[in-house]
Amino acid sequence: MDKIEHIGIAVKDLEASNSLFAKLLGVPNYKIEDVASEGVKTSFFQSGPNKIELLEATNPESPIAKFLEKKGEGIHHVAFAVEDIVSEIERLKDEGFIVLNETPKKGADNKLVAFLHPKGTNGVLVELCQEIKAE
Ligand SMILES: CC[C@H](C(=O)O)C(=O)SCCNC(=O)CCNC(=O)[C@H](O)C(C)(C)COP(=O)(O)OP(=O)(O)OC[C@H]1O[C@@H](n2cnc3c(N)ncnc32)[C@H](O)[C@@H]1OP(=O)(O)O
Ligand SMILES: [Co+2]
Repeated sequence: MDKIEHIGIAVKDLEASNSLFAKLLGVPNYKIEDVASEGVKTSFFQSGPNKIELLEATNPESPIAKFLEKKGEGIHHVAFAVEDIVSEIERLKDEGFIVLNETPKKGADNKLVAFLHPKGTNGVLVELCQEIKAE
């Protein structure tokens, strides 16, 4: 795990939260991106070397919709940057972590991603992110 790549925050109203976090961080978001496969609309802010990812549900089955229903708005996941997500998944499986998708999937912000179940990480949903490098 190289560094924290982003903190994911579940929000009800992305537009309202975009202006709130722009005030908080003193910078506007640098992108808004829909990830239909996850049922989310994301908005990214660069904060020094780290990023904040705001997530709004785009359908009721979305993990974000379930999270908001159960826990309300707040920190949803911590994402770590990894060099090689396939070998990192293997390493973490060997260490006994619960990998939710053993095949990396396309995430937002030009990444391949995988998730670890929170019940194996002291209640924190962990995301692994590998930058998709241009050919
Ligand atoms: C990929 C695009 C973007 C990116 O950065 O590139 C994203 O980050 S997308 C983020 C949204 N996608 C995901 O979160 C995918 C991974 N998540 C899942 O597969 C599910 O949300 C899962 C398995 C974590 C929970 O789903 P489940 O259907 O089991 O929901 P429950 O409400 O029944 O939860 C079971 C249990 O887990 C606790 N829980 C759920 N979500 C979280 C969370 N974010 N952080 C901590 N704990 C969580 C929930 O409270 C339940 O615990 P219990 O003690 O049984 O009440
Ligand atoms: Co994320």
